[in-house]
Amino acid sequence: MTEAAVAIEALVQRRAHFELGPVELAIPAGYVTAIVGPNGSGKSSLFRLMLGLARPDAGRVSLLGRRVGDGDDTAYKTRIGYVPEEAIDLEDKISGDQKAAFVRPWYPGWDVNYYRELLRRFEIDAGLKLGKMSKGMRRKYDLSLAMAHHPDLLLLDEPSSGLDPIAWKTMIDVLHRYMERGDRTIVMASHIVDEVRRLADYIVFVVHGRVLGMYEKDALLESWQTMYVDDAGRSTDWKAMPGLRGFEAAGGTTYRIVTDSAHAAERWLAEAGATLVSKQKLELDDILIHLTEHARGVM
Ligand SMILES: Nc1ncnc2c1ncn2[C@@H]1O[C@H](COP(=O)(O)OP(=O)(O)OP(=O)(O)O)[C@@H](O)[C@H]1O
Repeated sequence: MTEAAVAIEALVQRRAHFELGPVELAIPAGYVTAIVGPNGSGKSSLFRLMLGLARPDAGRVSLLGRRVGDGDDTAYKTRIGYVPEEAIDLEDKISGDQKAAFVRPWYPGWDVNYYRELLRRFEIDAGLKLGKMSKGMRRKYDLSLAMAHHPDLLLLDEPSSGLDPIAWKTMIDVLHRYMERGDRTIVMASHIVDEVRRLADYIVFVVHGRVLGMYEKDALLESWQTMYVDDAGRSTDWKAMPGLRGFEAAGGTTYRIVTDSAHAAERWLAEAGATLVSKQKLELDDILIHLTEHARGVM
């Protein structure tokens, strides 16, 4: 894995009814990493801690090689674009263009042509007051603003929340193009499986404030499979099968099995003398449901 765009070490945040961490995470530069997990699992909290918008009780975060909260934040903040989960109400009375004029001096890389191009693609009139924009319009405006200085690192907290299907496709295209250069990084929280499938290279799975794993998406999709197997009544010890995640009788001497280690499972079946009747990859949402249920069971 290449250099970490986001490095998190022993990060802890304690609240009255919720504890995040300890989190250890190295998010690679040059890729899209999706942070997924159930409602209230701590994704937005993690984003706020990453950006120094909330203080941790313990631990450290570094963005683009610079420690967050270490005095001079401008060195990395000018290289970052952030879209928070909720728009900021305090800005409701100013127009999109007024906000752009306000933030523009902070960013040496500000590109007014690209800003206008994004607004045009998203069909946003930035002369409108931010408070008068619909939720989806505001989201598209916020995304355009966050990208207008060509950031090296884009942090997106549920970027497609409120977008209609056409705007959603535009967003996917805009983000794909952003990644084309090869050295940029996106970290995004998302509940939209299709978005994760289309954009993410890595998936970080968060449940109850804990990072339960970081997975390479293609490997994840390759290794989780449903298999129909027939052991011809041999009383096979299925519990010994590598990566067993689900098991049920499927009639006669046939069983339906879910494994998260397909290759090892196939080898094991051959050694056990069982016949692999058919196999099918799981959809990403089914994998995430399995992981969530498993996590709830062990926590
Ligand atoms: N300002 C706050 N003060 C105290 N607790 C908070 C605060 N913000 C969030 N929490 C709590 O922290 C936990 C995690 O919330 P967070 O918003 O990080 O989850 P999330 O994974 O982003 O959820 P969702 O998918 O619903 O957006 C929740 O239990 C929430 O109640």
